[in-house]
Amino acid sequence: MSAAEGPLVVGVDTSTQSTKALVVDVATGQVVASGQAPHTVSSGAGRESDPRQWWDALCEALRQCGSAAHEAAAVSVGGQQHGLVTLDAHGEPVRPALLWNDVRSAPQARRLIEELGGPKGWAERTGSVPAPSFTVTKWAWLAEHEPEALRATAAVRLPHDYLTERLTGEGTTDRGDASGTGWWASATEAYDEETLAHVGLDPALLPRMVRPGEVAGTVRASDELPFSPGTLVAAGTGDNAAAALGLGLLPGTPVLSLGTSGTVYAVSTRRPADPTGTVAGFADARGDWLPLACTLNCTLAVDRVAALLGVDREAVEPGTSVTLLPFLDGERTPDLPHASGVLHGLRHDTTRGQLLQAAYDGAVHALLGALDLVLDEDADRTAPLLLIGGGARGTAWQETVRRLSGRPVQVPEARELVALGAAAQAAGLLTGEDPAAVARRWETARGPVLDAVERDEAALARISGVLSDAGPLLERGTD
Ligand SMILES: Nc1ncnc2c1ncn2[C@@H]1O[C@H](COP(=O)(O)OP(=O)(O)O)[C@@H](O)[C@H]1O
Ligand SMILES: O=C(CO)[C@@H](O)[C@H](O)COP(=O)(O)O
Repeated sequence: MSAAEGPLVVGVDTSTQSTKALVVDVATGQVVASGQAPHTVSSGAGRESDPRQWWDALCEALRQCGSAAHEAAAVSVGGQQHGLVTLDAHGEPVRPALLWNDVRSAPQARRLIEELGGPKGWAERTGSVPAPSFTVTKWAWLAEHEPEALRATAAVRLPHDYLTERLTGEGTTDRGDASGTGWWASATEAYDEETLAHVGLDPALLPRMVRPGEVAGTVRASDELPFSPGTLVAAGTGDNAAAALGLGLLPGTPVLSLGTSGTVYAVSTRRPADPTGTVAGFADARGDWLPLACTLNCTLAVDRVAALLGVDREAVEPGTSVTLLPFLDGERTPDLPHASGVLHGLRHDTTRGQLLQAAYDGAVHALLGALDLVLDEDADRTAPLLLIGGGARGTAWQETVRRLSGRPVQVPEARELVALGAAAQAAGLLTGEDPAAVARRWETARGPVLDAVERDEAALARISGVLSDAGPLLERGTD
């Protein structure tokens, strides 16, 4: 037996690059065991992963947790948002999942916006103007490019739905993740039948919606899993909504997450509807809202620049006059799905460290540009930015965010906030508590606050200038 005080729960984060599992003591929030296993994502034109890999990674991560996982009384899964998982009549993937950062559905996104009410109509109905990340655009892409895959599809799931269903045997989802599909109406909190009919998706293929605080099911018997049959399974949610739970976020506190995606968000009690499309009007996992902006190029893009330069990711040097727009994967914020990276201002005396700093600056500039837009009028605009995700561990990321935001930055000591949020959701099932209150009781946001420094207005203006001058270059692809 573990030395835990309370019952144990398992929280899972199945994000783009890996699946992580934490075994957490409900009484104290102590992480008593953890595991992690990687996924592969296709390169080239699209971004795809085999969902069966996520399951194998989950089983491996749980194995690494050892005996503690056997004692868990409840489990919950937080997962990368938007991915289109198509299953056949036997529950097997028809094809690899199309991921959130696959921009091939940009033409379908544009068409759907025009055909179904324009940006304002979409924002009012669903809370968001669908970017190519949104599941509905991927379904439309599949209909056009692989109609045979569509015909073979008997169930449509999001990544967290897929794993939850493999745990329970039942197709379920939640409002947080459903709000990133484009076929969930935030105005009515129900599947949007007009959109579904328009894209030829039978609502019977979609999972049942589990309400906040409800049980999704119980773990079915499986030799692969450490859980006892009957272990409770919570609704789960998208990874950003899970991290909001994991931080015990109160309305108005801004979060900057630096992972494969960069995201900036806050919880709000008001339903967002931004017709410019910069802010996605997601639901959170509790009953509030999660206005959020997302970039496609964050830690991987900066790490790629460091690798090209042959330097460590921390080897930045100040004084750069170079501008690097690190749009290696196309971009979502700003909405430039066909863009590639752009470098401007190179001189004989530019150093590798300055070039690397320019990549950090470009990535952070894109995120901070959306910060004011995700905050509603009640937000405290001087409160520290909570910095999370793998990149938050890096000094160069921390310093770049401080310099370009001019705000204090708080770096929680807890590392896996998505998995902790899922654990808090599972704990809430057992204790009847609000999961965000569970996380606050666990003090998951505790960590050093780095003081504000003067905002580097010159760098922000230089990057904005290059972004605007490079307009036509960024609109077109590299072919
Ligand atoms: N010490 C560190 N300093 C800077 N970046 C880091 C550090 N450790 C991990 N990372 C970055 O974190 C990223 C993974 O972050 P994570 O939030 O786990 O990703 P995801 O949830 O998208 O799978 C990697 O791409 C890596 O660049
Ligand atoms: O598309 C979004 C949010 O809208 C991304 O934030 C994905 O949810 C992937 O997250 P990570 O794997 O980068 O955590």
